[in-house]
Amino acid sequence: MSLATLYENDPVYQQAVQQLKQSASILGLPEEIVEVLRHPEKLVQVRITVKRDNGKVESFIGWRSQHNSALGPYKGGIRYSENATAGETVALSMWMTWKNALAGIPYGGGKGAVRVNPKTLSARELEELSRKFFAAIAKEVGPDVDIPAPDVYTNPQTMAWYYDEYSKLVGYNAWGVVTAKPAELGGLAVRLVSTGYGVALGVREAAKKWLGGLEGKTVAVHGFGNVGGHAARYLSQWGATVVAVSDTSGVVYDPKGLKVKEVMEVKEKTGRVIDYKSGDVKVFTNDKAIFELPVDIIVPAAIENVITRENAPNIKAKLVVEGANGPTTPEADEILHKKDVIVVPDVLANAGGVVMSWIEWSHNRMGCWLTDDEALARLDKMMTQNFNKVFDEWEKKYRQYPMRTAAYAIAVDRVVKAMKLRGWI
Ligand SMILES: NC(=O)C1=CN([C@@H]2O[C@H](COP(=O)(O)OP(=O)(O)OC[C@H]3O[C@@H](n4cnc5c(N)ncnc54)[C@H](OP(=O)(O)O)[C@@H]3O)[C@@H](O)[C@H]2O)C=CC1
Ligand SMILES: O=C(O)CCC(=O)C(=O)O
Repeated sequence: MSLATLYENDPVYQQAVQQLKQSASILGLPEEIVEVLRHPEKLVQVRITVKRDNGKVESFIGWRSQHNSALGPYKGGIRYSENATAGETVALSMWMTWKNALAGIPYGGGKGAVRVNPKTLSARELEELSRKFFAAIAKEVGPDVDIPAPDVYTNPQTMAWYYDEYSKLVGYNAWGVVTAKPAELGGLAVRLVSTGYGVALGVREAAKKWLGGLEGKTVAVHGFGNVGGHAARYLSQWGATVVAVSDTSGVVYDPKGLKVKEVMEVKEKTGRVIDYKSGDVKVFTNDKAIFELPVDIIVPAAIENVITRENAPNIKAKLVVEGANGPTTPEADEILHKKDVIVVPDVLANAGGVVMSWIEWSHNRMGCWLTDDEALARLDKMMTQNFNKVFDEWEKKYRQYPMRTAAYAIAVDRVVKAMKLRGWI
């Protein structure tokens, strides 16, 4: 059986390949190069066991996909999700290749996943699962080889377990093997807010260009975790009116604006945004209802494939800024483009996390530190410059296509050039 049968039929993988092929045909990339780029350089599948608190043994499947290393070591998060598949993991690793190339940081693309609903595990079981998964992929990762970080349902505590497990195996403190570690273990505290901060910067820049600024613009945020929560908080601090947020429990919507800090406190306490109560707040139990609300800006910040050909025609927002990876299908991208809805693509908009990871990793290797404010200022500068570079390229050459095409044009070109220089193609 070929390795590719593990991922080729997966819809998220097919979405990533379709995006690659569309850009390749516009860029005139030969078919044989697309054939190389559509596969990961390496895909590892592991099965690990966890002894549950009730004494039973349960096994879990997981993957690390290493898509491309032409520009540097593989880099990208690890997610825990009951819907994780090999195909989704490969797609996410391919998107990391484009994201890192576009951000101009010295990394290739990687991603990992364990198929598990972490909400069903105790803290002890979660620690055992995390340590065993990292031990199982330990030979494939390393500070100069492949550097994981958090993604959906993983966090700095997970990174601390990975870091400790790997350090024990290699016999030294291997700070550079993962990023987004707790500050006490060589992490940068601001990494936690950086993806959301970067997404908010993307919204700020896009609102300047297309909506006459952020002040008073209404925003709906799908997903209220690390990315969505911090993006909503910064946006409301910077003058936007966040009117709706969602999580797996549903949507809370107040046309006059939500008190984002209070929603965060409620979420922290009960785990559900729908427990937030205030004057005119409405609740929808279907989280997808958020996409059809009358708002200026939508920030999808949960999972893939949520803006589709079914709901794209009903979107009323003028701007979609992708906090999540792969939230918009290629068909929806096309529909939104025809409706003049601007979609700021994931590979540009949510790069704040990995850029801060690069700052953390560089610190780990050099033994020097920027302050949190200096690190955020650096991130602001890089994200703003990258936004403007993609915007200029789009305006100059690709305005008849969605903005994603311009981002891919820059990123794919950088990867292909590096592969040529190295003599790979
Ligand atoms: N963390 C990072 O640094 C980066 C993350 N990303 C991407 O951003 C997205 C969100 O990641 P992150 O914020 O870290 O993850 P979190 O686990 O912190 O939060 C995920 C959020 O999405 C909600 N959610 C999960 N599954 C579903 C579903 N099936 N339908 C609707 N909502 C769902 C969760 O709801 P609930 O709270 O109820 O469980 C939660 O609010 C992902 O696409 C990730 O790949 C991109 C760049 C970097
Ligand atoms: O910080 C990182 O290394 C990667 C973050 C990530 O997984 C992503 O950007 O999707």
